[in-house]
Amino acid sequence: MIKIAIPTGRIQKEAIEVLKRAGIPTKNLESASRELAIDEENFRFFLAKPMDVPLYVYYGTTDLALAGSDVLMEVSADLLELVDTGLGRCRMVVAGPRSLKARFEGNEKELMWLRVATKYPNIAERHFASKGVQVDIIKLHGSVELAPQLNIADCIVDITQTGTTLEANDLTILEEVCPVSLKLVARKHGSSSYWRECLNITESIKNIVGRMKDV
Ligand SMILES: Nc1ncnc2c1ncn2[C@@H]1O[C@H](COP(=O)(O)OP(=O)(O)OP(=O)(O)O)[C@@H](O)[C@H]1O
Ligand SMILES: O=P(O)(O)OC[C@H]1O[C@H](OP(=O)(O)OP(=O)(O)O)[C@H](O)[C@@H]1O
Repeated sequence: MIKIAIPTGRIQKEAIEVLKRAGIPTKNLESASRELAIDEENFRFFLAKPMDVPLYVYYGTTDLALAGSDVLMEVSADLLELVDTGLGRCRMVVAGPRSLKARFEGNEKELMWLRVATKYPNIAERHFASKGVQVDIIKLHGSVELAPQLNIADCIVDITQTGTTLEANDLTILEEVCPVSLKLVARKHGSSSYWRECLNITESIKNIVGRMKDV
């Protein structure tokens, strides 16, 4: 039996669609209401919080998973990235009020010390450390765009896709951190039959991802 973890939330539908188009049976998964472990043929699917998905794979509870690259970077789990589906595409950015723009565009050392609100403390820490900017990280669980308005942070590190949330909260992009997309990952150790199954699934997904822009 192959076990696959799928993130809940906004990326869940696309993740299930990838599996379906790759020929993996997803009928039970699609009709599930509150079940979190779902069996179909020789597959067992787990629906998990996006940030927890890599851990299930790392600890060997699941063989494969679809996970956002934001989450993979944040938890730094030691996993194999098999396919970049190119779906769930968005960007990790530093954003803040327009008044900060000039300081970001000028000499970064001038920034010296920033309060940064984010759901991604590790990504934020690494990003600013690589630039030699000192930061205090304020870990939030969502609605991160509120933090500068409430003056608990100078700027944020968060995902943006359409830019609507930033604009609605009077924030602008100050710096790009990295692109984000949905990836197929596997744990590093397994039997040869495990690898055969993983490779079959990897090939099937690779074959369909280029044609999935219409999901
Ligand atoms: N605006 C966005 N556009 C595209 N993809 C996004 C966007 N926001 C998040 N994602 C992707 O979807 C994944 C899940 O996002 P979501 O916001 O549902 O997670 P979450 O807030 O941790 O979940 P929950 O809302 O269940 O607490 C993210 O890890 C990211 O890869
Ligand atoms: O650029 P946009 O298309 O507006 O998308 C960006 C928003 O989407 C995500 O939030 P989500 O809706 O997942 O809520 P959250 O703030 O609770 O994480 C992200 O954290 C941004 O807030």
